[in-house]
Amino acid sequence: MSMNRILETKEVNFRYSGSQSDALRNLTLRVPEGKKTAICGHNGSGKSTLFLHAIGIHSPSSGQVLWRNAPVSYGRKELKQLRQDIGVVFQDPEQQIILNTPYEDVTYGLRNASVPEPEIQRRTEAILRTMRLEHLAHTPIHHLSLGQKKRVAIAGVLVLEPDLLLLDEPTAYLDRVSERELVEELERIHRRGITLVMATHDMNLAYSWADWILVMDKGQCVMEGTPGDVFADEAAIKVLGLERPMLLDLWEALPEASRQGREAPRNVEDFKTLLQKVFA
Ligand SMILES: Nc1ncnc2c1ncn2[C@@H]1O[C@H](COP(=O)(O)OP(=O)(O)OP(=O)(O)O)[C@@H](O)[C@H]1O
Repeated sequence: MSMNRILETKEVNFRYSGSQSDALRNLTLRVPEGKKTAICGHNGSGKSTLFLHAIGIHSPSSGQVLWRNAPVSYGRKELKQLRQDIGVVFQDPEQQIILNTPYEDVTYGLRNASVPEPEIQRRTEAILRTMRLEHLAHTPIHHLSLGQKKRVAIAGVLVLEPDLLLLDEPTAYLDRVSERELVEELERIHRRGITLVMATHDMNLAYSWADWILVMDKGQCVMEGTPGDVFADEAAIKVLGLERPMLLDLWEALPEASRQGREAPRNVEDFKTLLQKVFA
């Protein structure tokens, strides 16, 4: 895969103050521009810490973070720009939503960025439509479901039109329907040319959603590649204690002859089509 990297870390080390161990250890990784990247790894492998480095909330004790091939500068003006270029949606939407209603919350970032009032109104209405929140625009946040709150948090970040969107466990605790809706929304966002990165524990989702996978373990990036390549390394996946995508298990349960010359399907629809062909 051609690798125009939008974000990169080079041998980044970082330890939280008071902690006994490094949260990031010689972390070297690349995020390809224009793609959908899933970052997989256990609790505590450093995914959130990486996101905090991407927007300069933390800075490495050694090593470098690069944005569009240039080292991140930590001056006030540069950081403000960086945080417009990179949007982060944190795991807990409660932490991210500041104001009382979706409408007010989404306008907040635009006011901060000194966008003129008529444009604020136009952009807010547009993003609420995109995230299918218009009917809830003036509903108090505490009346919304978790899935709706997550969509508000994403809307608040998207409205600033970032080039790169980092999502920390966006589907955690969502039911299947909300998860599917969120994934569809991400698809639309991606088609607008935004590079997406999702940290997730859900290997089934990573396998079917991502076109590039990074696996983190103990503050390091230990695997990178296409979903097919990464999950083909069964031994490594097992050692890392990660789950194997169900579709891959099912695929391998098919008779050899029906797999020959075919690629393993990455989603249920493709799998159904394959089964219909095989058993026709
Ligand atoms: N504020 C903090 N102070 C001290 N240690 C921290 C802090 N935040 C995270 N850590 C530690 O840093 C390491 C990396 O944590 P991080 O939250 O980045 O992992 P993660 O992969 O995002 O985990 P999760 O999947 O649970 O979100 C862990 O060992 C964690 O205990």
